[in-house]
Amino acid sequence: MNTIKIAPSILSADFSHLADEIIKIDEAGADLVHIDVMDGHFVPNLTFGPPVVAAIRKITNLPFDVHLMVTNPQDLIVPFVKAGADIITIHAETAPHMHRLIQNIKECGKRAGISLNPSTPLAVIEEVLSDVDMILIMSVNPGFGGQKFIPNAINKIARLKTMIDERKLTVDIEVDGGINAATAQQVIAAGANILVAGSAVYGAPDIKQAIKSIRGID
Ligand SMILES: O=C(CO)[C@H](O)[C@H](O)COP(=O)(O)O
Ligand SMILES: [Fe+2]
Repeated sequence: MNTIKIAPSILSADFSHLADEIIKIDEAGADLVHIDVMDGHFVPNLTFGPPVVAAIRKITNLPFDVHLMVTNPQDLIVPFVKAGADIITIHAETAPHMHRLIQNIKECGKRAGISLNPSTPLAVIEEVLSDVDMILIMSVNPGFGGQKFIPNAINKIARLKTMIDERKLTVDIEVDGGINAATAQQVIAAGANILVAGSAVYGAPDIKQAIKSIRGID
């Protein structure tokens, strides 16, 4: 059975038709909606806040996978939960009290993820691996869509998969940045099971076909 989940990133959607763009990925077989929240501080770009997420919550029943690229994630957990997030991922680089924030997310009844920049070692999540639902491995430096995949992510995913399996844990491995049909097969082979794709989905002439190709079923 193919258990790979595809999370199209609406960062690459046409914002002037955001509702239609979300309906498109829903009808095309997406498993999650990936929402990139950028604060213009942790990353050099500004995107969506809770009011936008609350508005699009009415458009689809797909789970919302909220990727917080913000300097003070502790201030935004509850607002994004209230707006309709299902998974909240914070960056390890922004969270000295990572364990507390993971508990805060879980106390809200939501799934908790930790993301690592390409230059951040896996060692920083060792002590919280049994507490999280998901680790998000960045395969580009966060901030923009349409960047080139950084190949070191493949080995990093494989090492993370070994850590998870050795501890007999059930933790999703998500990968984000530069994912297309070709890089998808490499990260799936390494152990990733949730694939974020922005430009490879929204830039494709046939979104349904693009999602299938990334999933690896044709
Ligand atoms: O978190 C992100 C950037 O910081 C985006 O989710 C990511 O870049 C997706 O876009 P693409 O698939 O075009 O690389
Ligand atoms: Fe993202």
